[in-house]
Amino acid sequence: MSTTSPFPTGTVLGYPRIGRRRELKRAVESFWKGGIDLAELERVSAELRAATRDRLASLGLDPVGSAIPESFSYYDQVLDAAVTVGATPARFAYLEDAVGKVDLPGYFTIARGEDEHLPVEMTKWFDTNYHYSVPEIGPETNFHLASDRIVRQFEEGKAQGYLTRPVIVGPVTFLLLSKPSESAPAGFRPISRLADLLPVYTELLGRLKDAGAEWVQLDEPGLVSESIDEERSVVLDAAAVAYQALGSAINRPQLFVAAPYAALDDALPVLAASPVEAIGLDLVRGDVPAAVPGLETKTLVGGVVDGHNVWRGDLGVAFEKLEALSKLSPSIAVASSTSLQHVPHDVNDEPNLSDRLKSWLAFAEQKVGQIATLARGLEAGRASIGDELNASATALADRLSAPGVKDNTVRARTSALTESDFSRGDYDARVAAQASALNLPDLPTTTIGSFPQTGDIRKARAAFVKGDITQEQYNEFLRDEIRNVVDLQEDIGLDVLVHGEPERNDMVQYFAENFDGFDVTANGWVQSYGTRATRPSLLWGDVSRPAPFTVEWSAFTQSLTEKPVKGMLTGPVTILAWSFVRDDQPLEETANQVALALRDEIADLEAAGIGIIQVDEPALRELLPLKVADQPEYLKWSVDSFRLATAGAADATQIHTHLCYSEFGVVIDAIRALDADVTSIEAARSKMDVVHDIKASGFDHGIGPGVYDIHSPRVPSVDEISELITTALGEIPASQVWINPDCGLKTRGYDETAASLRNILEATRAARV
Ligand SMILES: CN1c2c(nc(N)[nH]c2=O)NC[C@@H]1CNc1ccc(C(=O)N[C@@H](CCC(=O)N[C@@H](CCC(=O)N[C@@H](CCC(=O)O)C(=O)O)C(=O)O)C(=O)O)cc1
Ligand SMILES: N[C@@H](CCS)C(=O)O
Ligand SMILES: [Zn+2]
Repeated sequence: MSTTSPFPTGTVLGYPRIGRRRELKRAVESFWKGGIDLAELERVSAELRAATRDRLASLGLDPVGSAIPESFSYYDQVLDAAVTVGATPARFAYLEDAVGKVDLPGYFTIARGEDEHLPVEMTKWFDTNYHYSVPEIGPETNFHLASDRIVRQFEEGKAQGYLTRPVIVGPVTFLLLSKPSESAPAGFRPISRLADLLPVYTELLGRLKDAGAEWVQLDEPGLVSESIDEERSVVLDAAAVAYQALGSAINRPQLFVAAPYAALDDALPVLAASPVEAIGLDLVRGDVPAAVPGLETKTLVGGVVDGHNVWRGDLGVAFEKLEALSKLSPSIAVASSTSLQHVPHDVNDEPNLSDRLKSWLAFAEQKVGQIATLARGLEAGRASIGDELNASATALADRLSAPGVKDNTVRARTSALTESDFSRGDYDARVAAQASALNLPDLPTTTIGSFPQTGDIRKARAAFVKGDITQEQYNEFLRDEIRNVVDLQEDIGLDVLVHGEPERNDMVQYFAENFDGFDVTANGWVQSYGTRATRPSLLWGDVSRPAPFTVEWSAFTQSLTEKPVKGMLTGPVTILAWSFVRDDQPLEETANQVALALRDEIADLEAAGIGIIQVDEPALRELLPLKVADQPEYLKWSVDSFRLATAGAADATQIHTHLCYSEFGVVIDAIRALDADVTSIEAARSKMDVVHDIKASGFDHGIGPGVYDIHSPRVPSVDEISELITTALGEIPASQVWINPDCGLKTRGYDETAASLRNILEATRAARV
């Protein structure tokens, strides 16, 4: 290995790849629908990559010093790694060509499924709202270098005049995030295939070296997480083996191992003792570590600019962390703490935000600017960036003292809370009161809340936002939608009806728009999975609810039917998880403020005659800290905030909650502690695995394990649903069981939705007799 070019002084671990106006989403979805061909998709994508390189260089990253990350993905970075190393699940083997390569259409097919071939599973990426495609690895997986896309994209940058730094998920994290393939024997662990995978990474490194790459970034967040289902000693051994092997390759670029999302802790000595040249530390989530042998020989890349949140932060504190880091090694650099894929592009692209709020914020572009500033400070000394440090301190002071950041009425309410505010009445008394109020059949059927968000709904909302239709026209449109959704549910025979959520652009943003203390963005899109994105709201001040906002819709819906209508709210933890939350006070305080705002809405729903209210908490598991020591405190405040939101409800009001998008076994006790009367939970996709955990935990409240995987357009057959119901009833007493889909239906079409719900009802009726 002859390359000795230094690591760039300032860099980012990754950059948003969806485009400032979601150009990638539009191109990919158009390709899927046959609107554009592959060549056009490749052209649009290459244009996006070129624009990103140009932009990063113009914002101050070294164009030829490996500072610009090559972090584009058509869909997901973990799926990219899977197709690069030839880890095609066996059911998709038909997509491979003679040399085992999967083309771009095949890559999308693995992500999305086709006919009877189910897509690979999707799950949360560490403690973020990003979802990755889960690789499936077994003894049969034939690792080989199956794609040179990463090399071609590096060469594309070179042709444009940039020497970039290719980024790929590292081999240890790749295997830790994989699940055993369908044919793997019981007890098989994907990490056991490390020795077979490493030669493929070595070959790829050789190809990148030959193409001229000087540095390559291997992302290893798997090393920081203690929430991974693998013994810590196995993880550490794997890191030692992997980086000894890759570091010993004769023909390779220099290796930068990035460890975002938390501290490396006991994995740091392992990397320090390995032959890698640079180590990326998350110094937002973790502290500057103590010295360990070997660290002084590495470039230490201080992730001091938060890649996971949008606050401008304190540049002076960031610089102090870099100064502390410089005591550990003569070679240090500055970076974002994580990839910037979790934040929107540009604060200056937000016409509706006040200049004052904007001055407190840094989106991806501003963060790159901050990194360029800190890099200059590292090179020329603190005094050289004195003006920028002062400006940052001024903005921070302004933020702390601005009106709305502290609201005495809200604070008086949270500080007066007592234990009784967090508890409902006795469960048995609630069951009796609800039974007589609701008179539901055995195995009651319901849905999770949303019905398809059709193009027409989105168009009507866009027209309303633009001012092309009036509020009253928009409301009438929504009432029509609700009438149709009620008719459909009655026709199908569901027992507890919903209004379908047509008025909501997003289950969190809609709440942010109706609460004080938040602002929302116009263009702040962040990728959630594949081509789907959300605009996380900005929670900057004390939160309260000026007026009821869901009551009108729920009450209107109830006026259309004799059946009970379920009011629909998003819970405090999920509102926090899917927003950018102020970082100037403990999350617990903010969660309680949101909970009280929801508690007010619940009281108003009850007063309007709504007898069932669902408070969704799909993100309860997502926010679970990656470090075991931090988990009990989180579980306490998160559960408490849900209880605070719901504990004002009368005994006869049935409180539901809903969880999805994660593995829930590890938080099952917390779910129980929510004390909801009924909990619907994603289960169909994992064939009811979760019911074993539910049974083992002694869960004795109502439970609706999902019987319809709403992630797929497939209509489940009556037999399939009956089988899932039988499995659930084999573990849980029938008196506790509800029948419902895995999650909301907003991403589905009406045809498949209606057909699936009819099958659910048929299977339920058969199970009732
Ligand atoms: C349940 N999930 C959610 C998560 N996070 C959230 N904040 N919200 C969630 O619901 N995390 C976990 C999961 C992730 N799942 C999803 C599922 C689906 C989407 C999705 O479909 N996103 C849409 C955008 C949704 C939205 O905000 N829509 C707005 C704006 C619509 C729009 O794009 N308008 C057009 C014009 C309209 C037209 O003519 O069609 C425009 O602006 O150009 C709305 O409905 O008003 C997506 O397209 O990606 C995300 C996460
Ligand atoms: N009520 C929401 C929950 C999604 S997690 C919905 O049905 O879409
Ligand atoms: Zn859900």
